[in-house]
Amino acid sequence: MPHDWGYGADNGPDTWHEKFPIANGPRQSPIDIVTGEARYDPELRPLTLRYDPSVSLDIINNGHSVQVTFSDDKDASTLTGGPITGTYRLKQFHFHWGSSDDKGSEHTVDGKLYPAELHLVHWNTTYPNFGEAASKSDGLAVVGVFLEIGAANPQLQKVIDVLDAIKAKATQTSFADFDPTTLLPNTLDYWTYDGSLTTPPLLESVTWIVCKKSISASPAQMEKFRSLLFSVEGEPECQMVDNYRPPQPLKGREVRSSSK
Ligand SMILES: COc1ccc(C[C@H]2SC(=O)NC2=O)c(OC)c1
Ligand SMILES: [Zn+2]
Repeated sequence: MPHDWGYGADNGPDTWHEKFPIANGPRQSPIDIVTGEARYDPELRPLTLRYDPSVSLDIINNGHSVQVTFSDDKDASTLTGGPITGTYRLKQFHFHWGSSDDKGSEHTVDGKLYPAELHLVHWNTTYPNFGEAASKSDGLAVVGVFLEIGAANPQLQKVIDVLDAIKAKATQTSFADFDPTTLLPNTLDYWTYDGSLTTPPLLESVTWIVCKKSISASPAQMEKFRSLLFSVEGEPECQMVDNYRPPQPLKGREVRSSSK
């Protein structure tokens, strides 16, 4: 069995370049967002996220994160506006989190780490499907939302309530009628920059759209994410925590801001 990538000591982010040399490429993600260096761009449009709950399908523990997948054979759940041109379709959303509340996000803001980060993954419908889009420089757009410790989040609770059913790697359960709009902050000001997938194959095909406002999660809700496992049933249990890649070099890229 090949020595698959992960987040452990011997297969974690510092080893990924061995099988995926693009790990040291010019537009890798995540990054530290230095707010004072982000340029306000008045030409950036507001984000338009139109999600249809009827196309949510299932929720999966894929061994790296917990992921909710959507049927994407129609323009039912789309991202338009913002820094992108055309229409991008929602494929999936997932999370990254820490073993404690002082870390867990992939992007950082002026060096600040958040306890978790939500990623809503969309693909450019100029291309025939997600797989094709993922290899194009303008193929994907990922909306990132930080989670901060605060009041329990009733919308997040709908995801948390099914985690016991997908504790181990390669388990899934149906997850119908979920509206991801309910996981968005109430204002959609954002930073945007050109980047990559944050896991192998680390393809440099992502327009990143990182929301300035966060959503809340309670300490108990964070603990529920930490009850998931990287390991399959029957294997020694390995807690799914710290499934985040640290910030990568900016290499001259510009970060733009949608608001002053
Ligand atoms: C084409 O193959 C892949 C592989 C992995 C991811 C997920 C990565 S990318 C991100 O932002 N966070 C993650 O964990 C992906 O998502 C677009 C696409
Ligand atoms: Zn992600």
